[in-house]
Amino acid sequence: MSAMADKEAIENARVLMVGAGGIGCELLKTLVLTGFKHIHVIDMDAIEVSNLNRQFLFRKRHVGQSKAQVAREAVLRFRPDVDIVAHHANVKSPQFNVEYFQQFNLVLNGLDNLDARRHVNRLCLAADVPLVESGTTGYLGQVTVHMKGRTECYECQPKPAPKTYPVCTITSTPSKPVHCIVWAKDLPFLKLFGDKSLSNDLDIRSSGADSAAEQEEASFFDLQDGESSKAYATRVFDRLFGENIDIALKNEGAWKERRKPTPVYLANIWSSEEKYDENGADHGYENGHENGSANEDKPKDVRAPLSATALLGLKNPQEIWSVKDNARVFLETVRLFLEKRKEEIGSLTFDKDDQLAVEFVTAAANLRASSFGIPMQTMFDVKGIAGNIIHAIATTNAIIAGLIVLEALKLLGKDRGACRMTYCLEHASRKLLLMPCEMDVPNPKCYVCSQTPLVLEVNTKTVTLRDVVEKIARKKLAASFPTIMQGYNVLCETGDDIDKHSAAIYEAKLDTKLDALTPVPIVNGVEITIEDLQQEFSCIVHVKHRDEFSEEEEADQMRLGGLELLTATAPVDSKETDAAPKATSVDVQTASLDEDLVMLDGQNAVGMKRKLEEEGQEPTQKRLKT
Ligand SMILES: Nc1ncnc2c1ncn2[C@@H]1O[C@H](COP(=O)(O)OP(=O)(O)OP(=O)(O)O)[C@@H](O)[C@H]1O
Ligand SMILES: [Zn+2]
Repeated sequence: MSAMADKEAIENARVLMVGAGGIGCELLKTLVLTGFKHIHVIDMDAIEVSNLNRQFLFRKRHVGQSKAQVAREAVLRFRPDVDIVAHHANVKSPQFNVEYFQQFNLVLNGLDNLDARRHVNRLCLAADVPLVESGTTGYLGQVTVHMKGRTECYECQPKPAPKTYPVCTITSTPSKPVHCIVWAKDLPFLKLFGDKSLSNDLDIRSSGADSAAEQEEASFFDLQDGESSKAYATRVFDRLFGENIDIALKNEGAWKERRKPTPVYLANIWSSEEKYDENGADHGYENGHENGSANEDKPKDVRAPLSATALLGLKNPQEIWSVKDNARVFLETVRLFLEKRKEEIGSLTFDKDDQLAVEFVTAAANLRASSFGIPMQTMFDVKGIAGNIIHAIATTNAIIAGLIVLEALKLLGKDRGACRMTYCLEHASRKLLLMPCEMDVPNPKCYVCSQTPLVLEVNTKTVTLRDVVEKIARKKLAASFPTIMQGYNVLCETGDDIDKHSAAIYEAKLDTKLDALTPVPIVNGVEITIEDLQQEFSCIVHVKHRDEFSEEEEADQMRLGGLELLTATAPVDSKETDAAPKATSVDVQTASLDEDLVMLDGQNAVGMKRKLEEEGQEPTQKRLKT
């Protein structure tokens, strides 16, 4: 214990805790019980019913309120003398800049996504504040410690890519339930209820190349003037599961080696006597739900959610529905979205906690599955696969929170060398469930903490500045507000504080091809700098023109990697690229601790932390220390 901080150091320490969810609630409690007295908490979310089983600082009456604020109030009830500042905000917002981070002795993360973790990593590096990072997945968990210049940063090792599937598997040749679930979530759900102006990789193949067909496809999913929701649902149903399959069947070559799908039209599902009874469902709706007496006395947020399955009497989420029931659920969910959640249409994205969305995706995925002869799934399973859920375990969160505090005590104490990264395992290995490992030194090839340049192979004749901003600066390099420079020329700057005049100038350049940019065209051999001022992140990128790309990279016509790309010649075999741009990302149940990891294509993956599950849960590549 000699390496640990003493009472005074703990009481004087200023700590920032990011995330007040599963780990965060445990962490805040353990921090104050350990004696910490000055804590800032940042969380952008409101409390949901589904959080209550493990986020024990929250109660049913808090549903809908800020997690950060309620967590603060809950803790103050048993430790009133602690100074806690709660921020109901995104940690990426500009108020949390380097100066803000500099006021803390420690930053402790209890986050659930890569994007926010990368952002905090950069601010901790810029502010030179140690970061304790954490994550859990079911029984598995890990805590790592990051000290600028001394240990690797959070981004020193490329992260495993999310499981992805080729676009054509999703749009044309599904063979597994997960392909149908991804299709339902990324295609019909977004076309019907999402932002139609957003382009989607899946559109390319589904609507064919010519723009007239694309136009027709886009407007097909609009509700026509005077069209009833029932008529709309029926029209969309036949298009998605009937006509589109018939069109696909015309491409006979595609089915030589594969089982042909069978179109599903509503007319084939019910016989003429047995038409879909929309009134039956309506009746149930009025009596049992939103307007019904069962919910009348309850506060708004604890009411039963709007649900097609409840109306249709499909009570068991672990039961596989018949094709007919899937059709009824599909029609009913569309009707309910149109009639009861009209104001959200056009802006919805899939959310696993949205009951109606899960019902829609289950029905659409199963109808597609039945067409392709793929086993249908229960709503429970679809929710898990579509929402990337490995059920959280409160005990793992509590153990991880305890380990975070232990590392915090070491960081505040005299001997920072005593810090460890620790894995929490499901099954004991060498009689240990907690596996401490020595931390690695910074990776000299890390473009974040070692500022190693990167190489962008790109077709400078076809790729626009906007592509570079969105797909490279934001998506791959995790810049929240990217600036792109060539020498002293600012090509593009983003952020809330840009004046209108400059913003208009940058906007006008965004759709220009790289080789036509002024004053300096971005062509082979040019060097650009990608920066994020808030993160104090800056990265030099060598541009290397290439005309041809592997099949996987063809859609983006870009590939970002390390300096080794400068000497590489031929397009790299698609199998070697981990973050295939033309694939659609999929949430799978085998996700690693980070739910949405990405890895730079071609970046040196030596020493990469492999997923625990892939390793039989033994971090064998690490030097063990107890
Ligand atoms: N950019 C961000 N800024 C602030 N808070 C964030 C950010 N990203 C994630 N968080 C917070 O991190 C917490 C992570 O907690 P947790 O993993 O338990 O997720 P959850 O959303 O509470 O639960 P679940 O995902 O299982 O429904 C959440 O409360 C979330 O709001
Ligand atoms: Zn690094």
